[in-house]
Amino acid sequence: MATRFGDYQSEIYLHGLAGTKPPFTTDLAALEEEAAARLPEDGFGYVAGGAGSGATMRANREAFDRWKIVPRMLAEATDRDLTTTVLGDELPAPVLLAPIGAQTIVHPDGELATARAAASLGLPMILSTVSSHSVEAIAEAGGSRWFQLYWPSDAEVCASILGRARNAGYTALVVTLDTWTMGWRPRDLDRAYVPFLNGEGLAIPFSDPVFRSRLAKSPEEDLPAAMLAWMSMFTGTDFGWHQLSLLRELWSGPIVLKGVQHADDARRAVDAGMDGIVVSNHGGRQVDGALAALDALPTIAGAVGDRIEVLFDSGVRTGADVIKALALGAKAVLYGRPYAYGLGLAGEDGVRHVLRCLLAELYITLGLAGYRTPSELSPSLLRRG
Ligand SMILES: Cc1cc2nc3c(=O)[nH]c(=O)nc-3n(C[C@H](O)[C@H](O)[C@H](O)COP(=O)(O)O)c2cc1C
Ligand SMILES: CCCCC(=O)C(=O)O
Repeated sequence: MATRFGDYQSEIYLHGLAGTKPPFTTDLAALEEEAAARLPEDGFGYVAGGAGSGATMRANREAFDRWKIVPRMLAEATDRDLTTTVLGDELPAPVLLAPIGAQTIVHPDGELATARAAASLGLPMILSTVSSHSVEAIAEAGGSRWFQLYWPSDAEVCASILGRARNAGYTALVVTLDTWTMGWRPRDLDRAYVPFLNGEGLAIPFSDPVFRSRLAKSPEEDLPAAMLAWMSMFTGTDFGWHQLSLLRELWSGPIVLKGVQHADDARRAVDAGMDGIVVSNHGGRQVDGALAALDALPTIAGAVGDRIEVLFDSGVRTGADVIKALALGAKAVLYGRPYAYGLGLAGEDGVRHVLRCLLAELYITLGLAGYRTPSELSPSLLRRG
């Protein structure tokens, strides 16, 4: 059923009459500044950081800014319907929560708070393999859940983790291809900080019986040894396209490849029988100097959009950004850093506020641009400028 997400606007104004303000800014493009001022440096720095000089992270935003929406008038767009179906999941809007690892670094409730906020709005959450809570604990929040895989070299550990995710009701599998090893990230290197060095984000392997069977001592007894075992199993891996069939044997639901940036790789995903791709450069955290994800999108959508579900992330901040990504060929977007800032600023309520701002801005901007549904969006409503 269609939801009038724009109601958040009137709700905020009405609360204003009663003397209550929103928990923090409604300007999603300015959220990072507020988070920078109020969150602890380590957690904020890890979320905000990018690879190398930050060129790709900046390019992601510049690409959005180069496209302009050309609004149409008297378009009878009062009643909007943002609902869309992605891989069998009926979404109230074309938005999913991108997998973000180790969320307790910004708030002690971490992914539990995020899962509750997402469930309260009916948006699917994609749970990261490097989560601070187990797949089973997150499942208790309810709502639609997908699972993101960092593909471990140990096949039995992989089978165990995927089996747990499936049993806990995760429907689609998102396999991240672009982070088989961590990019060069000066912001973290300068502080010699990554969450995993403190054991943060390792709840899934640490609670996994098969992973634990690989250790001489449990993570509770010898944390550094368990972290080293995780690192050697989950990073620096060496998989090729032909091995995707292994995952197909382990996962009966839809499989989506995340981190596709070249049309030939998108075609290979189709040839490998995958159900979807996420056009993404991991928010500019992996290959510094890589092209903006939005600039990769039209070519890829043109090459495979009729054969595979094309999703998008990297740089989406506002409702207008969602419209641009959809117009350029995405079926839905993954929303990333902004909700992590919301989590850090105000826990579950903070995530909900950020998501409601995005959905309201999308709903309002779509109507003001003269459109009623995501399916009406096409490149013709944009100009380069
Ligand atoms: C702090 C942080 C942690 C992330 N962890 C993961 C992860 O565990 N798995 C994954 O596939 N992507 C991960 N990503 C990438 C996001 O899923 C997404 O691709 C990226 O945030 C998009 O860029 P944007 O947030 O600038 O829009 C992470 C991103 C950030 C900022
Ligand atoms: C091995 C990296 C896991 C987290 C991640 O994807 C990120 O920080 O971007």
